[in-house]
Amino acid sequence: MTMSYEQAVAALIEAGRRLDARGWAPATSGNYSARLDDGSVALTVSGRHKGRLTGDGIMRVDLDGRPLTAGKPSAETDLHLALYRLFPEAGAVLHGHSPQAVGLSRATEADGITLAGHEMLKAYPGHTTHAAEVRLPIVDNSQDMAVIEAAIRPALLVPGAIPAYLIRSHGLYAWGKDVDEAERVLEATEWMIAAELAEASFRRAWTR
Ligand SMILES: CSCCC(=O)C(=O)COP(=O)(O)O
Ligand SMILES: [Zn+2]
Repeated sequence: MTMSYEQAVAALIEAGRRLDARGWAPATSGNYSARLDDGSVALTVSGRHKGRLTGDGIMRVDLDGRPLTAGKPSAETDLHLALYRLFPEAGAVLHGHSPQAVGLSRATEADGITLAGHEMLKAYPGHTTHAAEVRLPIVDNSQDMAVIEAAIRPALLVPGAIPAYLIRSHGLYAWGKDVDEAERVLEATEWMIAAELAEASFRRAWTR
């Protein structure tokens, strides 16, 4: 699904306000993009506070990451573009830095966590039951986006993989056919991470 540049600017600014209000994009963290009708990509400008975006905080790049309008593209542009190349149906990519997602990623050295039995699994496109489990892949952080992209690619191509992954000590990526679906995937994943944390806390308290 694609949209006009004007529609994308409005959608990404509004999503940025909502994600900031949840505490998921503090201190200029996070970056958001949407695929446009002309084949280019609307993308947040690097270094801006993503909860206080205005029109000049969004720019256009081509699918090779070359700027088509003024601004410095996100430091993570290549991670967004890699997802658009891998998934032609992807229309938007949202990246947040929630403390819960980052804390989870630092509490394990595993290459992912299993989310099972949650009714919230039905927020993922194509999922219709709680009686299932999905894998949230976790990849080590790097300042070289090509290293992250190469490391996470195999997990993203597993049949039935959810449209989300976590960068350790960094944050969560989520995507969907449009901004609304990408935000639903990010919100549902963040909610299940918080639910797993709450469950662990209750189990620890009740075993004393
Ligand atoms: C203080 S956040 C460090 C950079 C980052 O991880 C991020 O998500 C925002 O980078 P951008 O270049 O897109 O502003
Ligand atoms: Zn980031």
